[in-house]
Amino acid sequence: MTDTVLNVSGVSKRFGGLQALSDVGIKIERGQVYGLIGPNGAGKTTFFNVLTGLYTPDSGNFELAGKTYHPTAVHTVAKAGIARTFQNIRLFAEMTALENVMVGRHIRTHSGLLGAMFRTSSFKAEETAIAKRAQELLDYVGIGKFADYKARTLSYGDQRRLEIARALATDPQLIALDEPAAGMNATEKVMLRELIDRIRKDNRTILLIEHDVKLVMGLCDRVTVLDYGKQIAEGTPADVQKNEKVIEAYLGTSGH
Ligand SMILES: Nc1ncnc2c1ncn2[C@@H]1O[C@H](COP(=O)(O)OP(=O)(O)OP(=O)(O)O)[C@@H](O)[C@H]1O
Repeated sequence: MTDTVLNVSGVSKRFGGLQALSDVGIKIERGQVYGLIGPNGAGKTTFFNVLTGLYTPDSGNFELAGKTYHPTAVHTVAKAGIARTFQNIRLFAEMTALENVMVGRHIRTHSGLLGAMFRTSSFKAEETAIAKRAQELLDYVGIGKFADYKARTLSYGDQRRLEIARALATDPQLIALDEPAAGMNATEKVMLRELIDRIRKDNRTILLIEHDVKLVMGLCDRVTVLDYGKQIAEGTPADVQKNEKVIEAYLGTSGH
């Protein structure tokens, strides 16, 4: 039996005279790594931003783990169960790595503001549990020894790992990674690939935008290719690579 995590269809988005997305749809099964690729300006980021509540779509149906969700705001989408990272890393630079992950975890906790103000015993117990879980996640992504370092002092690759740990902290149905390999050197990319593989083996589900086609083709179970806002191919990496429209889009004969 298949277990569909994300099922979206008919997504369109226009910016003034520009049709940035036309009737785009994808379906991701639990445990899959799903790639979204396409030449510059194809609409990848727009699709991500619509999916995660940053942009309001003109049309589209959105279902997460069998439930309809309305991507009207970022926090609504986070509550529904999608956690994302950003192309331009968005960490709390002056907070420690551990604190950054703890912030992610707070979305799933209960004591609330009053508990925090009066430091009730249930609040303290919850904080201890959150810190423990945050440390486990830092260990999981391979930066446990940097728990007490300020986020801004970490290397670029480690900051991206920290963002992934923070995303995992919300126990999401879907983790959306926006160009996770951007700016990484070859060794960091190998480590990133191992990490994403490990996350998939733990039956988590990942959607990623990535410019590094080699990484996408080696890692993803399925891929969608966008070009000028249209979905020109969908399938396994092997199938997509052979698709003539894809080859044309990437070789630039369609005007890129
Ligand atoms: N906020 C916006 N306002 C107006 N136009 C936008 C906006 N965001 C994106 N666009 C336009 O929509 C089109 C798709 O852009 P988008 O950033 O989604 O592409 P992309 O595939 O992510 O590109 P890249 O690989 O360069 O990041 C582009 O023509 C872009 O100029």
